[in-house]
Amino acid sequence: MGRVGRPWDARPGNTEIADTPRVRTRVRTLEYDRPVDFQSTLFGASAAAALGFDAVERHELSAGAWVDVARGWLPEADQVFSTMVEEVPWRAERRRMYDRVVDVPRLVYTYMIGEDLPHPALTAAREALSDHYLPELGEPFRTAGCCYYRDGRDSVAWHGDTIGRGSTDDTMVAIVSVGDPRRLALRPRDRVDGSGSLSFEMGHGDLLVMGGSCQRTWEHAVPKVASAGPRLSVQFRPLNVF
Ligand SMILES: O=C(O)CCC(=O)C(=O)O
Ligand SMILES: [Fe+2]
Repeated sequence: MGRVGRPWDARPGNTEIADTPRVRTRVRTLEYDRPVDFQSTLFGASAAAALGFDAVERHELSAGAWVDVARGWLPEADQVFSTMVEEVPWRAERRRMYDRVVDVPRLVYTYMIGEDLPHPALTAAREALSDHYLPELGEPFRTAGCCYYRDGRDSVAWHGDTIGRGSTDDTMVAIVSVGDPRRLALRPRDRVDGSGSLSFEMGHGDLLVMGGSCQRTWEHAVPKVASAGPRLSVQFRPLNVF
């Protein structure tokens, strides 16, 4: 995403993006023409979050994959949402699929190493995640990929974050979510019948960390839904994991 290609958007069978003719975009344009109807009051006050890890629930998946979930984890989630909407240099991208070029159904931007994050709560979140997971991960979280799902038509198709070390090594991708709740769906790669799938609703201020072998043994997606307001996610990743 951002400066790094996200090839699953153009992978055959990714029907998530087959029906997205509604946004006029150019590659790497900053323009998009869908109205944003965010009202912070819609989301209510976030829980008294303090970047703590006492309430984290670990869900062991198969094949050495796991998911940690903490609800209402991010402080100042309302402000993070509005600051990100306004200040992230969002990009609408397009991908080739067969003989067509299609819109990537979300806006994206990746903060690389050395780039300031748009809100101090996100900087604090990255530091808290790096400290907490250091014994297990062995390195800090370095980059911050951002996604903007403008409504229920925006989505991410099934994929693992397997560009770089995620295809060979255990690693972690920590996702913070603000705005309307959306479902993060997960399915094991080794079952062709789709059994074993599960999903977690990611609400305003929630944290979800995919760890262990999750990127190479499982896939994840944010499916389209009939109706949803805007939702933003920040994916913190270590060096050379995309
Ligand atoms: O928005 C999310 O929660 C997931 C995004 C994602 O999987 C990705 O960008 O690789
Ligand atoms: Fe991903």
